[in-house]
Amino acid sequence: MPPLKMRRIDCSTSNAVAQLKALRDQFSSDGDVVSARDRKLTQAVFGEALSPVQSVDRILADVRSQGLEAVLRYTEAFDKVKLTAKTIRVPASEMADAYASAAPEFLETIRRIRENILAFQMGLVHTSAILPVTGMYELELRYRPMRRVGICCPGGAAAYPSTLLMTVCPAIAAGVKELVVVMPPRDSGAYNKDMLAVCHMLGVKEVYRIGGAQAVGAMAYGVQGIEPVDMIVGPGNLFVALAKKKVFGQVAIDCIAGPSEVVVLADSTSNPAFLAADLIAQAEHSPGVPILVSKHAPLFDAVDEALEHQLGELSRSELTRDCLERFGSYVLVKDDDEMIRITNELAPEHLHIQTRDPEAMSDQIDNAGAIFLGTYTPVALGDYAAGPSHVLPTGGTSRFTSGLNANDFMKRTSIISFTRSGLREIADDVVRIAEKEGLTGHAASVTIRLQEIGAPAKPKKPEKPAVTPKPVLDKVPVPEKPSEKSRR
Ligand SMILES: NC(=O)c1ccc[n+]([C@@H]2O[C@H](COP(=O)([O-])OP(=O)(O)OC[C@H]3O[C@@H](n4cnc5c(N)ncnc54)[C@H](O)[C@@H]3O)[C@@H](O)[C@H]2O)c1
Ligand SMILES: N[C@H](CO)Cc1c[nH]c[nH+]1
Ligand SMILES: [Zn+2]
Repeated sequence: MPPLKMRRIDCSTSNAVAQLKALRDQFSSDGDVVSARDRKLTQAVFGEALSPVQSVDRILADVRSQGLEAVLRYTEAFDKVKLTAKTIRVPASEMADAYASAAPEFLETIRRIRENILAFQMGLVHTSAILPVTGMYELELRYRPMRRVGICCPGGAAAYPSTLLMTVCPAIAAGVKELVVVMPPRDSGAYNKDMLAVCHMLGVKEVYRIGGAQAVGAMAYGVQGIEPVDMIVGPGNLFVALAKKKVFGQVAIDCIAGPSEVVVLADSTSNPAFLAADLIAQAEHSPGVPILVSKHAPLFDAVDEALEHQLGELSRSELTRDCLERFGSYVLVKDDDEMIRITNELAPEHLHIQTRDPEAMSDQIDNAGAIFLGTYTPVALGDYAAGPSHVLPTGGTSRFTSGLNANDFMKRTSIISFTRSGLREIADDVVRIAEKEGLTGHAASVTIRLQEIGAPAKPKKPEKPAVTPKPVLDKVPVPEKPSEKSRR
């Protein structure tokens, strides 16, 4: 095998961002590009060559109109597993058994990580904001969690207990009561004992052995035996991502979390062996987009050498090499400003800054799902244990969206409450603007009350308000544990 040489892009001679985006967009959720395997599968299932968007539209329409029958049919077609209304749900006893037989040290690790994630996520949960104006009115912005949330956990290519932690814990921190997990019926999904043990530990009661667009449809529309959810979150392949996009509106969704991406920023002070390890770590998800940006050209040869050396020792060596060769790039920039511009334009899922002064550079980054600072913060710490969710926006969507967190599971309601004197104070303005809009019914709903309380229909504004409104922002105290949260 010839030694690995990752693609080199020189910003002074080419449009680096356009090239990098073209590489990344090969597996974007627009779904135009599809693998030979998927093309064959789609042809076999539908009897015609459908694009991923068309396949997902067809699957969702069938699930909506035919319910469970369509879910079972597509599960058999795509996952080659014949399930029934009885076997689609993982029994509680199977999860309890998986937990009982799991390695104690694995459970200990999961428990410790769960605490890290819960501590971070509970610390950031929004609390209600109250603006009382004494004797006049009270305004409140109240947060409540979604009641029922569906979580997609991938299981096609690998088993991800960490993804269960990174989706379920933020939902628990927000106070979500009903959690539904779907995983493909594979050894790396809903038949994986470690995954079931983690579900049991996290208190997830509803786990279904389904994946892909049919699982998203089942949770969005509801089918026999599966009640519809209010929100669907979690990562997945192209078919999961497209289905989530399509059911948005019927339910809420989180970000589109597709194949992994990392941009590493480095300079002459960076350690080539560490850089190679960081590129490999995300490339082994394969497919993925590993990119190294530097103004120090000699680094690229050194990293190529380190990649070759390290690849030999990996369990997924071939897949990882393939990913580095097909989608990986070194980008040569002229200075720090160019490095920052390129990063902001790419808006990567993960950004790892390993330059001399990572904090200063980080301040200038506006678009990234998660930023890892310095030599001793490999992305794997965030992937597994630090606390923020590893479900992060991919495909450049960190320009406008963010990684999953507890607040995504909360919705806001504004609460407005006026006293008589408050009504009297604001009435004039409301009546005037209502009349301007020609909505005299709106105006009358105010003046009718003024008549009842004996005030003039259009009171003259006092020169000074009787009470000077003094906004005071009261915070509801942060609850200590999610279970103790009082949700009125
Ligand atoms: N960003 C994140 O937080 C994060 C975390 C973990 C994984 N990931 C990524 O999520 C992805 C998970 O992919 P996966 O392979 O495990 O798949 P998956 O588990 O998301 O989906 C598998 C399902 O897709 C359906 N499917 C497969 N081929 C199909 C076809 N041709 N037509 C219609 N449906 C089809 C099948 O029903 C199958 O059960 C990977 O790219 C991984 O890198 C991202
Ligand atoms: N890097 C992935 C998100 O892009 C998350 C993950 C799961 N397991 C390991 N890593
Ligand atoms: Zn990862």
